[in-house]
Amino acid sequence: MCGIVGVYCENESLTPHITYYALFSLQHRGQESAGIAVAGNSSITAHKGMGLVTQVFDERILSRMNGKASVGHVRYSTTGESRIENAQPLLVRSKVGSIAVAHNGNLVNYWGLRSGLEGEGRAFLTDSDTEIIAQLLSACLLDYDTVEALKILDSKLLGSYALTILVNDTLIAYRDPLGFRPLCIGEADFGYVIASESCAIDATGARFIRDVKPGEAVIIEDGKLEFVRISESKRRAFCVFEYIYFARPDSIIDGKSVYGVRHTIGRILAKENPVDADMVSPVPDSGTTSSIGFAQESGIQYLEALIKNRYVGRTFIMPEQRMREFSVRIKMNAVRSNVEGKKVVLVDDSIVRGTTSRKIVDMVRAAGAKEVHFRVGSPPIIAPCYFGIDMSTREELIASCRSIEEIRRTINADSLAYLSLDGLLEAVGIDENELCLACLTGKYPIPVPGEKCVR
Ligand SMILES: O=P(O)(O)OC[C@H]1O[C@H](OP(=O)(O)OP(=O)(O)O)[C@H](O)[C@@H]1O
Ligand SMILES: NC(=O)CC[C@H](N)C(=O)O
Ligand SMILES: [Mg+2]
Repeated sequence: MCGIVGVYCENESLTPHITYYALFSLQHRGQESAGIAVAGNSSITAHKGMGLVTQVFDERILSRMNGKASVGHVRYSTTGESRIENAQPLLVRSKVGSIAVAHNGNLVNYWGLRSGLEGEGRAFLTDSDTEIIAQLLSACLLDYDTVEALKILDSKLLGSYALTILVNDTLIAYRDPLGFRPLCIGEADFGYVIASESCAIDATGARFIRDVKPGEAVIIEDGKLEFVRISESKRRAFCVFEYIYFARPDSIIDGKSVYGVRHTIGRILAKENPVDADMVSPVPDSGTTSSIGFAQESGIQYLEALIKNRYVGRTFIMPEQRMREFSVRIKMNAVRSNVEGKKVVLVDDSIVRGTTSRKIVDMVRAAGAKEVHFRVGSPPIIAPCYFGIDMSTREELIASCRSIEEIRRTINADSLAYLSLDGLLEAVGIDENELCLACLTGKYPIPVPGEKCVR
């Protein structure tokens, strides 16, 4: 799950700065690399680096980038290693000029497309699926106009792809026909901001206009904005894990407040799985909103059992298990004075590999809790994701082949309970045919080799 941005700004020296702030507010979507490409008078200038937005950019770098249109990216790798060659935006140059692509999502037909293009004599500089998109688009633009090229591109791609693209100084945004990943647009006196989440639009001072619809493109040329329908699909497949964990709670996605969904999740979780306890504590950060809902519904006192070091980012999206394990320990610490002698309920948004829950239950116990109960704001994650979350094998998922009782023993909790699928659907308030629930059900909205498909 990456964060993508597109900016059109009349004030050329402001463009990279606005892009920077939008990307900064999407840092939770990708921590591995960051990049910005700006379309100047005659060419595209790009700067990319490994690390967080603040580590990759400074005023000196931003002030050297000038132009009215830009795209930006923060990466959480899914296809292709976490290294600088795969950092985005990805640039290609051809007879049509320069193209820069920022992509959130994952192509399931990557290898097929790549070997086809290699057979035609094309060479690749990266092992990222995004380069396929950039190369295919560049080839289509040799023979077709922008809209036709997008239609042809779309017909070749299978998987999830929310995109912001520069074709010379034209800014394009496109959301795949099933709308797996979020994308929205805002307007300001300086121009337009397109971003994965509305929190990035807010951060730039722009006014939210609306979500980009699945199958729809936004094209901004010489300051004129146009919405164009590129493709149609009977169903949608918005990733439910965006509401559960990925998105920021202050974002509004497809008309639903992420905060509201998570708060309701907490309430339903408390109704479905009551527990006799002295306090309810969040597992920070993403468990916070549902734990508030849980505490309100159950009437149990809300008190923090754990404090998060504010300088540590997300552990789940780190590329290596060793880094994740190490980071949980430095990320959280128990508050002995709050938990000593108490029956504690810990509420988290999800258990995926079990890295977090395994460590913190012991942490809270070691700090003197009498009992530690674990409540999870999603059903068990049982199946891999092929659409932009880096959990691609069943072996790494703690719930793929264990019963809830086995997981309880593994994480050493006194009790463990998950939200039901019906409870989740009630909280999200979107018809299940409009969501991708594959990680919870093992049923995929588009064909994936070796997996069950429901359409
Ligand atoms: O079972 P696991 O494999 O540990 O994955 C699930 C955990 O990872 C996420 O937290 P993360 O630290 O990534 O981010 P957060 O600070 O937003 O909660 C999520 O909120 C859970 O706490
Ligand atoms: N998580 C994502 O959206 C990743 C985008 C792309 N597949 C990459 O690996 O760079
Ligand atoms: Mg967490």
